[in-house]
Amino acid sequence: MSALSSTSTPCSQSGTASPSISPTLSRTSSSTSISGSDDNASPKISTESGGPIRARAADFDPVTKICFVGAGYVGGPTAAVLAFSNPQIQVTVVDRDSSRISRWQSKHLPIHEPGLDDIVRVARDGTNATILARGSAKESVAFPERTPNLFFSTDCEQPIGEADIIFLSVNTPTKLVGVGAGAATNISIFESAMRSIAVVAKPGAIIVEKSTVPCRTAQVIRDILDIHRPGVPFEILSNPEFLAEGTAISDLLHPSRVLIGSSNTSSGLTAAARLALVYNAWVPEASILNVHLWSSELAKLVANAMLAQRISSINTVSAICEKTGADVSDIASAIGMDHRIGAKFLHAGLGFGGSCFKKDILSLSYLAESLDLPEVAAYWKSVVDINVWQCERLVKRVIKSLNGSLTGKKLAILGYAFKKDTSDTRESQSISVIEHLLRERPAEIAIYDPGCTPADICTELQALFGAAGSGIIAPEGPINVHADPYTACTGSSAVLILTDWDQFRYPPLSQADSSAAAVESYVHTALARLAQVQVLPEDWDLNAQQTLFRSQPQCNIECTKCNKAPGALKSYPGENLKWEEVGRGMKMPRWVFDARGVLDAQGLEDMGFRVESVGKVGKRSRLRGFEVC
Ligand SMILES: NC(=O)c1ccc[n+]([C@@H]2O[C@H](COP(=O)([O-])OP(=O)(O)OC[C@H]3O[C@@H](n4cnc5c(N)ncnc54)[C@H](O)[C@@H]3O)[C@@H](O)[C@H]2O)c1
Ligand SMILES: O=c1ccn([C@@H]2O[C@H](COP(=O)(O)OP(=O)(O)O[C@H]3O[C@H](CO)[C@@H](O)[C@H](O)[C@H]3O)[C@@H](O)[C@H]2O)c(=O)[nH]1
Repeated sequence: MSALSSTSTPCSQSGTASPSISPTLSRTSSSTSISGSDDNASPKISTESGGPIRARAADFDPVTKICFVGAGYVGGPTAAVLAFSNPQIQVTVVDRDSSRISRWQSKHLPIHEPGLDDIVRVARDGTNATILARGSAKESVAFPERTPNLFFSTDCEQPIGEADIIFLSVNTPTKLVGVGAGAATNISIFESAMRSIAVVAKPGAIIVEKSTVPCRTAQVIRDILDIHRPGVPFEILSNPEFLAEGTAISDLLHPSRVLIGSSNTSSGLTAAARLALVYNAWVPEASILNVHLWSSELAKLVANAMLAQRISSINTVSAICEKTGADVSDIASAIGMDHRIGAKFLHAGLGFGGSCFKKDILSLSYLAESLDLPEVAAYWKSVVDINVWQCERLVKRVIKSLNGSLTGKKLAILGYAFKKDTSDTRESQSISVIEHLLRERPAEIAIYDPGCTPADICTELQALFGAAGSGIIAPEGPINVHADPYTACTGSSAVLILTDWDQFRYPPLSQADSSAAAVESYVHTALARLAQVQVLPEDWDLNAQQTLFRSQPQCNIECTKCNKAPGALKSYPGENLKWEEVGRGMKMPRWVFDARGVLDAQGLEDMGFRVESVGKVGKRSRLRGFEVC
């Protein structure tokens, strides 16, 4: 189904007004068409228009069981944090992918996310009653025993059938064929999951859109429920997720906001308040925002579009900088200090990758087109076009610098994941760069990423670019994936930094400034809450963790992390790259292309490299006339 075929009414023209919720809920608007429940209930909840929800647990039936459908990058970590923070709620995550579920049940989780292991271990395996001494003060901190309340299963029926709240967290990719191909959201996976839910969900269950969906998808859910369970009361909420990969756990533990979209009927508001109470176990109520369903669905797309728009905007400026001698980092600092603009999401580079930005902007653009707003559609589409152009610009710069040809040359690529601190490679800009480079027929493209296993990278690239019967992976083809950065760079004419891993930085970040340290401190605070203290004991370390944590289940499927043979990474996260050592192995004139702004170019040039960075002119260009004096 196309994104809008069943949702063709413009959001702005919806029959339901914006949710100007009265504090006393005296208005139970009958105009909200998608409500399926009795609106005569008198929920004792207090809300403000478009504002935070204030609810008291005693006013509602307790939520005892929650089910997440979809154990991916969103479903898994979100369920884990929710279970961690609500030990009284049984949380089950179901997925039809049995290997993914097996990995969630094992010690090697299917996704790499800093801090995730600790949160999962506590909720999934439970903890031992433990007393730890606190520093030199001889105070002790007591952790009570905790029983498991997070479960993973391929049996979808029972957990869905018993749940008070069901989160739909399945994938919603871009449509590849038919009407809207390449732009509209393909909600068929979502629809199919919803049909399974409709058949078995218990009356009164709350169904929550966690996936990112087109505006008015809640109406699709209502239609499915009406077909499969006519007359049975269900409430539908929108609760989009704003976590970013690599920082998912800190984003979930300390969200900027939790958005809950509901009908403005009393049953809709009651459902919103029940969900708010689940979040309120760890999120302050002032950060939980209630809006109308359509606003919530649309706000998610707009949030991503606005963030991506900033990246494309600064990337257009980077091109101007490269031609004028201005420095894009200076521009970002100068404009970012204006509080109206803000400093975040102004890092010029290779452009945005990942499974969300492109998909969601295209979905927004398609929505505008469907609503006969071609100018709006073109505006948002241009954000994606600039992103493609930015990647091509980098490749052209590499080829030009290497005298117009890559034939016979080895290029080393540092970074394959779409951003640091994740093993996710979906829509990674590195893949686009590799595709362009392959056309130039270099002797070798050597790849290293600290978070992705060589085996996984090889499998993906062979599937993407290998023709049937001919390998593109060495020894048959030019691609060679390494588990060690130095062997990847040895003999190369150019090193391209395509992912912003801290490991590649020069000068290196201090341990305290690393992103891993920030996530660790959030997780420590969360673990401290288990013992109802503000901070963990000073000497909290692995030994202490071993007494608290229970042993983890072994991997019962083939696991590249257990198998340290070829295909496994040498070390993770790995120590900082020694650039002198990289330089010793490279061919003159030792080109380095910094596409993620992680290097002090001057420092590397002093070591004998030739550095080209996005949004800056290299030393050679500076000598050719960019310097005024
Ligand atoms: N990845 C992110 O950082 C992120 C952040 C915010 C929002 N989102 C949105 O969240 C949604 C999920 O994204 P993701 O990255 O977690 O996707 P994912 O592909 O990692 O996970 C989706 C999971 O759903 C499972 N699934 C599909 N149909 C199913 C069914 N009928 N029954 C049971 N399981 C089923 C799949 O097997 C898969 O494991 C998308 O809409 C995405 O746009 C993603
Ligand atoms: O200033 C910046 C910031 C990011 N990026 C790139 O943008 C991409 C996306 O980064 P980020 O937004 O940090 O990661 P995602 O996991 O894609 O998270 C985005 O997409 C999610 C899925 O919808 C949302 O939930 C998050 O709020 C939103 O930040 C990556 O390739 C980054 O390298 C830049 O080039 N410059």
